Amino acid sequence: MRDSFLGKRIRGGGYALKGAWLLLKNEASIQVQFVISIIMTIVGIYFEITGTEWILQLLAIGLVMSAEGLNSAIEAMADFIHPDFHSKIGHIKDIAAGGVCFAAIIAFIIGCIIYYPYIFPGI
Ligand SMILES: Nc1ncnc2c1ncn2[C@@H]1O[C@H](COP(=O)(O)OP(=O)(O)OP(=O)(O)O)[C@@H](O)[C@H]1O
Repeated sequence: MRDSFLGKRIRGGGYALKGAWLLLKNEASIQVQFVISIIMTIVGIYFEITGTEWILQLLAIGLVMSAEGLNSAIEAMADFIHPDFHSKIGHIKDIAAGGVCFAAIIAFIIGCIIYYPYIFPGI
């Protein structure tokens, strides 16, 4: 069972859950995004947003959390491979952070589209 296809997939899922827990426990950027996600969930419950809006909000949260997680992994790998200051490492970290920036801008726009009619009804 341990080395079977299913056993390997289950073990892989376990490593992934461990990674998600490590991100939440150790990475400040993920902790900030997690708190924002909880706040936005409370705001969604407060305004009783629709099912479609929940789906869009959850996708936006997932997009940003995933991008932040991958960015943290790239940062950790860059620091491991080359702990000293190097312009290439700086470039790699900058473009990884740029990926998060795209996700965050899109999530912000989705949030504005969802909540504008609730906050400013009739405008
Ligand atoms: N080893 C390095 N060589 C060159 N530039 C670096 C290096 N480490 C970081 N930088 C520059 O500093 C920026 C921020 O780096 P990094 O995200 O690792 O630090 P941080 O903001 O303190 O993040 P964290 O708190 O998550 O560790 C990078 O985008 C890059 O421009």
